[in-house]
Amino acid sequence: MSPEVETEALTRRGLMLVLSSPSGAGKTTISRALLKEDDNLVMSVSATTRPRRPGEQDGKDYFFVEPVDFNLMINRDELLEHAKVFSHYYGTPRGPVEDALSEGQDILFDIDWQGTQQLAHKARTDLVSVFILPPSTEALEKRLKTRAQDPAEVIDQRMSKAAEEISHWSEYDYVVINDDLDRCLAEVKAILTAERVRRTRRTGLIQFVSRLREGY
Ligand SMILES: Nc1nc2c(ncn2[C@@H]2O[C@H](COP(=O)(O)OP(=O)(O)O)[C@@H](O)[C@H]2O)c(=O)[nH]1
Ligand SMILES: Nc1ncnc2c1ncn2[C@@H]1O[C@H](COP(=O)(O)OP(=O)(O)O)[C@@H](O)[C@H]1O
Repeated sequence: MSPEVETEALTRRGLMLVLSSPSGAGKTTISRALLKEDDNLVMSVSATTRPRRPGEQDGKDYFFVEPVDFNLMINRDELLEHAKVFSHYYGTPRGPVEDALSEGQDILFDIDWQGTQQLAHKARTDLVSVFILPPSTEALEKRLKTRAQDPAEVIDQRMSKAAEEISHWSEYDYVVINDDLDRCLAEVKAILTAERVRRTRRTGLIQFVSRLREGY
């Protein structure tokens, strides 16, 4: 950073970057790559009642909870949004999101269309939503099978739900096709870069510009 740019000019409110897609289109892969390369981005870790997959860590991939505890979280208003997906419950803990946004940190969500609608309702100006499409139905099925983390009947259930999830594509701010992973990642990074300099998020600009103008 140039020493001449006052840090005040750079202060801004964080944004909520939402990735949605049919299961298997690549949200987790894209999220992991983004988080690895970007120090100002943190993941929103959801609570879920679905069973843990091999390799998943409690508190890192999800907070795996019993249905009774999930209900308690709802009743205590601890979830910013929640939804039933594939017969399990999923929800976003409120505290970490509110802290991140007020600290100017961006937060990444891997949530479905129902959750995205709820966030749009509650905090439209903080939200940047991206829908990820697979290049084809065959590619989607192949990816779900090669991921090899769900039993065959669960894969069938996810494929049969794909059309329903895809039907919400036009509710999103951006749509990216995950054919070539590097190109797809570059597009998501470009969205994030542009959204970070959106005028309405840049809380430090008013004072910065008025000081600039005093100098003329
Ligand atoms: N509304 C909502 N959806 C979620 C949340 N966490 C995960 N999901 C969605 O639930 C669906 C199933 O997620 P998951 O069981 O991890 O399966 P995967 O997408 O196939 O890896 C996906 O569409 C996720 O985006 C959440 O906190 N809220
Ligand atoms: N562009 C891509 N080309 C080929 N395989 C991909 C691509 N993106 C993701 N995959 C693979 O597809 C599978 C599903 O991806 P994942 O990120 O788990 O999807 P989601 O989180 O949307 O369910 C994984 O095995 C992943 O490695």
